[in-house]
Amino acid sequence: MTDCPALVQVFDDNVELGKRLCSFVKDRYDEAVESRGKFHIAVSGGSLPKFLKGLSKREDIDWTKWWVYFCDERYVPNDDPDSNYGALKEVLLNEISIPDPQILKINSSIPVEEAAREYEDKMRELLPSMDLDLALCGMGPDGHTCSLFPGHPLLAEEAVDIAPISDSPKPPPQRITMTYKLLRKCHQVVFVVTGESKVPMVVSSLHDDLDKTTPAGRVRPESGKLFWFLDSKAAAGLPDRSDTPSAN
Ligand SMILES: O=C(O)[C@H](O)[C@@H](O)[C@H](O)[C@H](O)COP(=O)(O)O
Repeated sequence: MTDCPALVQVFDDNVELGKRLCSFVKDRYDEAVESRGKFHIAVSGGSLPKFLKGLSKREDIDWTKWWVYFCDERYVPNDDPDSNYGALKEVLLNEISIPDPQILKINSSIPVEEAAREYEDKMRELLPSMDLDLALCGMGPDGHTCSLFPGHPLLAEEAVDIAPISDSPKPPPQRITMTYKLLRKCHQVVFVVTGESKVPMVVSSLHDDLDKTTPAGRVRPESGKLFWFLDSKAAAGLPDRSDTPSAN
């Protein structure tokens, strides 16, 4: 057993977690703007977008410096109720003023394989080094993250940064996803994981060796930092982590 080199933060409830996540994102934005004048962030679907709602109230953010991508996206039109873009739009994007061309959406009018290739090409135009300042990931109760599912051949995908998937066990089956190749290049990755259904996979992700751990546990930025933000329910299987360094 090896410990995953992650900084783990445990919060009493989702409200506290959301507040801390929003100020964490703001700090990463400040750092990115100071070093390269822009902030490139990727966001997941599922329960994650709602934790970002608090950002809409901040008056100290210049939204024109934001570029937004999706860690994975369902292969559906952007106005479909299943769209991860749609979920983020509802809680955050509708309230703020990021220029639309700086939000990279999937093109679901072409076959999913082409949509993945087009997404990667467009992302490379916007961010040639493909090194995101921050990726916000979730984890399913089976340990998947993005659309990287346990036992799926995409776990070994090293040729592309964005891949198509047509047999996702979580509906809808067709999606595009960031691969480990891209996730490794991120400057910072934060997992946001809540609820008791995640306990066994949280333990495995943070403690099992790379060959035994979950798809989420295999996300290890090469020269960046890795954080896990948990609520107390998801963290219930972890040993006392009172010595855990804080996520600054
Ligand atoms: O499009 C998706 O379905 C997601 O991006 C997916 O990878 C999600 O992050 C996890 O399934 C966790 O979802 P929850 O946070 O809702 O458990």
